[in-house]
Amino acid sequence: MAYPTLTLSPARRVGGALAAGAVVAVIAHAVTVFVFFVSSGADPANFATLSEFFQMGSLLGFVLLALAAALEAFRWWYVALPAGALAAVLAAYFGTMLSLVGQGNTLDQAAFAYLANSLVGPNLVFTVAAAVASATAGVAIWRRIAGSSAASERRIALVRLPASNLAEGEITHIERLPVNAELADQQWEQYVAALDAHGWEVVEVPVAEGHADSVFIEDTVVIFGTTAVIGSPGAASRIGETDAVESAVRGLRLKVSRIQQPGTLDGGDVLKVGRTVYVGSSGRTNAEGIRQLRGIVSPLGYTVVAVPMTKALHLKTAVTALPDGTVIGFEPFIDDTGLFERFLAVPEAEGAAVVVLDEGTVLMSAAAPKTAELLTRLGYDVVTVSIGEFEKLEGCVTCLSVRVR
Ligand SMILES: CN(C)C(=N)NCCC[C@H](N)C(=O)O
Repeated sequence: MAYPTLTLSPARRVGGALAAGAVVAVIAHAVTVFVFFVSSGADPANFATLSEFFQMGSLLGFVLLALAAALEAFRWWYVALPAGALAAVLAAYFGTMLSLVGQGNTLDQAAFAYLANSLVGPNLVFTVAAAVASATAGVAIWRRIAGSSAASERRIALVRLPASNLAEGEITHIERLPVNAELADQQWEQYVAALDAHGWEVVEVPVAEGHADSVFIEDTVVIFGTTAVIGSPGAASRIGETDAVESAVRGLRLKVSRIQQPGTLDGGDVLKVGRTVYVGSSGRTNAEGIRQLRGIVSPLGYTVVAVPMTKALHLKTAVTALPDGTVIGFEPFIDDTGLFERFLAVPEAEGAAVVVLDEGTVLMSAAAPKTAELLTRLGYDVVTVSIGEFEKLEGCVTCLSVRVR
């Protein structure tokens, strides 16, 4: 299956490329001049001459490195390293050639021999410095300017068609009720249509026949900008659900990290509010899973706040967040509301879950009319969908999709 690729705006591409190219070229130039300055006795009188000698190569290097970055060579260090080296070799060769011509030399055989030798002589330092700087500083700058924004520029939602054995899905805190598979399919289609109508590009992960709970795709992966963290299902029956989701997020060109056994983590236990990541310590997500998640997302600039969850299946069964970051939740399901910075109680269990469609619009279950009214009074456009067949399996509006943002 071909997945849509996350696009990068031209402004970010050009900005990221110019910044990465400039920084790598300046580092390579500075390192090269410094090496020759020191090895020639550190005489300050030589400094300007040395800098001038490498100047043309560094300028050309900037152009070629920026070009390589614009072609996305700086997304991964193992591509950036050879790309930086190649750009530096070409820049050094033609830069030195231009300098020779500028000094009035003719390009005879001796000049070409000199140019070739320079690549394994003085210009080798420049090449090595450019390659290393590309793989480190270049990649870091590119990711900061271009990489982290790629996911947010298109609103993609992953969904998964209900499996034919949906009715056999897990239940933990509620009584089993018969599920009408046909009605469930209709409700799922209406849910997908609501995402589509509000500008989300819906991407379907192939159905997982035999995996009754696979429609609750949210539990398999959590997205942090351009990084996808594949969960480690806390219910044995759900372990086979993650592979196809991993292929899908790889298809979207997201970086992938994984929670590994003995760690368990269900995406339904992860609520992102800005840079804060609330994680339910629930029957499905254990301490090791939380520890691993903290290890993955802390370097990305997120703070993980662990939340005891003993009264409901997942954290997001009990709480979700409005576009302004206010956490809303159904108090009887919550161990301690004091953990949330700004908390608003909602009057219905099904009203605890909202999907933020955009800054002014939320999607929620039609089974919570009082909450819908409350949120409308708070100035939000509220879109409701009937998802009763999924609620019989402890599902809610968030579980049925993964929003890539
Ligand atoms: C926020 N929620 C509730 C979720 N993300 N997932 C619901 C999964 C329900 C499924 N029957 C199960 O028990 O796994």
